Amino acid sequence: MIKFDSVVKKYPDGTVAVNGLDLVAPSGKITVFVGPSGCGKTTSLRMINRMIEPTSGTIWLDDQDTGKVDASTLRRGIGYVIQHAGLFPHRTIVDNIATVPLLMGWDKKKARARSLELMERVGLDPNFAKRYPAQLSGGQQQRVGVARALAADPPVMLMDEPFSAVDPVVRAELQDEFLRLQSELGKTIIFVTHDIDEAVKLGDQVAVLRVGGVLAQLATPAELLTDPVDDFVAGFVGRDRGYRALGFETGSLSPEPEQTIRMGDDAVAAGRAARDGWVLAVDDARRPLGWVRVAALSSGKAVASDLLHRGGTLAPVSGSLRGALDAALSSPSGRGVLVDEAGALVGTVTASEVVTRIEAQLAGRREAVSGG
Ligand SMILES: Nc1ncnc2c1ncn2[C@@H]1O[C@H](COP(=O)(O)OP(=O)(O)OP(=O)(O)O)[C@@H](O)[C@H]1O
Repeated sequence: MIKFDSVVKKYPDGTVAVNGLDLVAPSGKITVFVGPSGCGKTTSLRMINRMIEPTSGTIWLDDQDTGKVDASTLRRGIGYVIQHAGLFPHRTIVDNIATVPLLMGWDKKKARARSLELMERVGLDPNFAKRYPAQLSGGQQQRVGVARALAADPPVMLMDEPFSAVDPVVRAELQDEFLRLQSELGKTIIFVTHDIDEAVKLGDQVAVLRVGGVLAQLATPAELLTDPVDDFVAGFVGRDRGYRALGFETGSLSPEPEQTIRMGDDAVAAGRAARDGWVLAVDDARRPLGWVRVAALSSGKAVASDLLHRGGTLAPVSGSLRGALDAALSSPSGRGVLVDEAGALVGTVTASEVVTRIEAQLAGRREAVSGG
């Protein structure tokens, strides 16, 4: 657990970057600091490992007052990842990752073995081990940055805009990998971003700061989207928040079974399996390939890949209602395709079925609130 207790940071020129911050970041969870430029996110983060000293107040790491621990001892238990990864340009990837273990006196062989293990963990090709940072893409460098921070297996990780310098596709990949890694490692993480979408995707809890370093709201992502505490937070959380909150809403849908066809089937088979003029093609493992419009299949013609409409998104059956609604809205047949964990077809739902489910859940919640 990391606890901020009335923490203030006033820089020598009089700038108050953080003003009376009280906050608890629970162990094993991701706490995201988000807010507009200059609101004190980085200052707050760097006070935890004492790269910046608080002017007043206390930051606790479990039951230790961090102000009373030797700063380098403190930092050894805290991984630190920054934007652009901050790698040493003249050291190979394997040596970059081994930095902290070597500082801690591990022998070279053990430190390198640990580096290679971590490269695999963060999804880096082991062939990169002997390269230098400049020979890697931005996204790959960020993975090295994460691996380096994890090298000594610190219980706490501080991450300052670690994925901001890469394009949106790579960024989404890094976020997904990061969440997968965290589900295995369960570190106590403070993550700084100015991007509210990243905050609600990654955070177990999100702290919204306003300029002047004042905490505006500390909440779960779902609470933040559905119940912003004031106009500043509502504005910062942004538009479409009702819809985005559905990303945290799961609920049991009852998908309709769907008859399917295979590639190479003929127009007669397709016609028999079709509903409302559309039929879903699947592969041998029943993974959806795309929808076929039966009217486009002249008699005697077999189902081939050029006839597949691939626009519809697939939603995991145990996933969010937002995913299911998107699957229905994006499906050329109007029927959203739900799949199991292996990606195999479970059945389909329409948008109105998903909306009915959403309305029932929200009504149930309103009743519980007004009843209690
Ligand atoms: N060394 C310093 N001396 C004086 N003022 C500083 C110093 N470092 C930061 N500040 C000021 O403190 C405030 C908070 O800065 P900080 O870097 O913590 O904000 P931030 O929320 O991380 O911003 P950004 O999202 O732009 O990185 C800003 O007004 C900044 O100008």
